[in-house]
Amino acid sequence: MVVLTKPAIDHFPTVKNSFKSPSYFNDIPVIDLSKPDSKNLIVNACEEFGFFKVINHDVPMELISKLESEAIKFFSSPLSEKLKAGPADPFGYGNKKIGQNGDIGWVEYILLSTNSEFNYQKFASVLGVNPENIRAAVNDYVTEVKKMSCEILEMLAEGLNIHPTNVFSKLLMDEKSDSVFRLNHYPPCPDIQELNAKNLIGFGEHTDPQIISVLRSNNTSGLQILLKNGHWISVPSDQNSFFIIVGDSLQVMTNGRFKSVKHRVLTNSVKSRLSMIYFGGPPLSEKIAPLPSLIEGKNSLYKEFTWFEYKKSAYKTRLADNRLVRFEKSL
Ligand SMILES: C=C1C[C@]23C[C@@]1(O)CC[C@H]2[C@@]12CC[C@H](O)[C@@](C)(C(=O)O1)[C@H]2[C@@H]3C(=O)O
Ligand SMILES: O=C(O)CCC(=O)C(=O)O
Ligand SMILES: [Fe+2]
Repeated sequence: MVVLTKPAIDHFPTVKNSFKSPSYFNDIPVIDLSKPDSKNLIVNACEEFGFFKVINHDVPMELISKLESEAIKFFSSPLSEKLKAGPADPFGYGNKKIGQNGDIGWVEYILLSTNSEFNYQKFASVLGVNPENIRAAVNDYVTEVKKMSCEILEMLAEGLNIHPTNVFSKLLMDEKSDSVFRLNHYPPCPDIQELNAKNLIGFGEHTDPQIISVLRSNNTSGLQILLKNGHWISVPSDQNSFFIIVGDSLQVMTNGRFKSVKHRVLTNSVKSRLSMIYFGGPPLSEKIAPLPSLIEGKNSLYKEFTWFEYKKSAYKTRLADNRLVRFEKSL
């Protein structure tokens, strides 16, 4: 008897290809950071999409390329070596397993806490280089991206007429800010044709729990966002720009005026995708609640909670779960 072995991709989640919708969406808001009058556009983008693209930023390309090349070096090393930097619990090297609650995707990644020493030594043994190389590349990149995030959050506060305008940015600037940095590598999946008009999921649909996420990828597309009308749209890749994602905590602080956008990544059959994401979060002890000036005459939609409480609860959920529902007020 001939026993056919099932291809590994059979075990991975897929989505149906939709041939009806256009493959790329060209109406994603683009914010030119060199223009001082962008604040109202940022507010509109956060209200309509919870997502926008940033151009003319001041993050030096040299820092991005340096980190990208360190990441490529790491992901190109043998699996047995990479596994030494794992498992992701939640920090470390992870392969196909996302989080601790049974989610999987066609992705390998490194997850780091940006404000602790963490185990750069582990990575160094894999890279065979001085631990300072990767540590410096991550630190330099995160410092610049955090600066840009704060600039954006201050413009956003101004656009919302909130005073002082550092109400959001001070949370990221706090030395105890609980921020995370992630490098995702989505290897191409040549067997994808076997899936019959289906796409393999690299990173399943979810919202990001923090305040703001800043995503940069190489020129391989795959990122999709969910529009208010329920349609998934593909975001054309742009390696010279950043994509900003509204997180759950910003949704709460704006009393639901901004929505944390659902997003996911689909695998490419030919090209690999490399993304780097900074997730800007508040200190663990910070109380998260709607800002009084954004409640004004309306009901507060959320109970007050600390970031520690939210994170603890979020990390017990599956990727696609609505993590905020537990914190909504019953009106
Ligand atoms: C399934 C999970 C992975 C995740 C923790 C969680 O339990 C639910 C939120 C997930 C998420 C999504 C955004 C970021 O990539 C992330 C690091 C985060 O803060 O929340 C991941 C978590 C993870 O991969 O550990
Ligand atoms: O890799 C990407 O492009 C997006 C991944 C993502 O959404 C995440 O890591 O939270
Ligand atoms: Fe995400």
